[in-house]
Amino acid sequence: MSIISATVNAIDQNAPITSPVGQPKVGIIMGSQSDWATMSAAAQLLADFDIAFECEVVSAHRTPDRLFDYAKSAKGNGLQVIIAGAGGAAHLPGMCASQTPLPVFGVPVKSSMLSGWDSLLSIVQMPKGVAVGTLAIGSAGAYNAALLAIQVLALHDESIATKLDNMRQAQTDTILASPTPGIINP
Ligand SMILES: Nc1c(C(=O)O)ncn1[C@@H]1O[C@H](COP(=O)(O)O)[C@@H](O)[C@H]1O
Repeated sequence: MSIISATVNAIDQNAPITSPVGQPKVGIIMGSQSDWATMSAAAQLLADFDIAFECEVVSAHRTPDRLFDYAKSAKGNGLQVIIAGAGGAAHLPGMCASQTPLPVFGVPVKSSMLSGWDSLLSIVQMPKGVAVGTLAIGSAGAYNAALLAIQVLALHDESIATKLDNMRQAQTDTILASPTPGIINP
């Protein structure tokens, strides 16, 4: 399949990640350009799975109208899952979830002052009735958010399901083939 530069609007243009051509299925939003170093892990995994995605900088605090427009139109625009990353007072995932029926996975970006605890706690503790699936702090969380998005899409797409099975099997095989650290086998 041919690939194009990802629709990475106003993010670090020096580190573009390619997205497959086609209707974006996953929307990656983040509170600031500074979050790209973390959120690029999600974009890269989706690209590796040949799943079209889009990226935008959207902030509940700094660009509230853009957030509302984005979240309200996301489903109609063909997105199936939203991944939202933010740091500090990370209200973005929750506010996004309040404006869309799509599943929203929140990624706490590691903050400089509180190491991401603030991000984590402000994403995870949603009031009953509006759900955000909260991931781990940092790049591993962004990667796993994309993995969850892929698992959602795989429910209705056999080719994605097969790639997911293969990826997990390869992961397992790699671990099983690795020597146990600290033990010298006779
Ligand atoms: N938490 C939020 C929101 C929001 O939740 O709407 N908007 C920006 N931010 C966060 O502010 C941090 C610092 O941003 P800057 O680096 O631009 O100062 C970023 O991690 C961003 O996600």
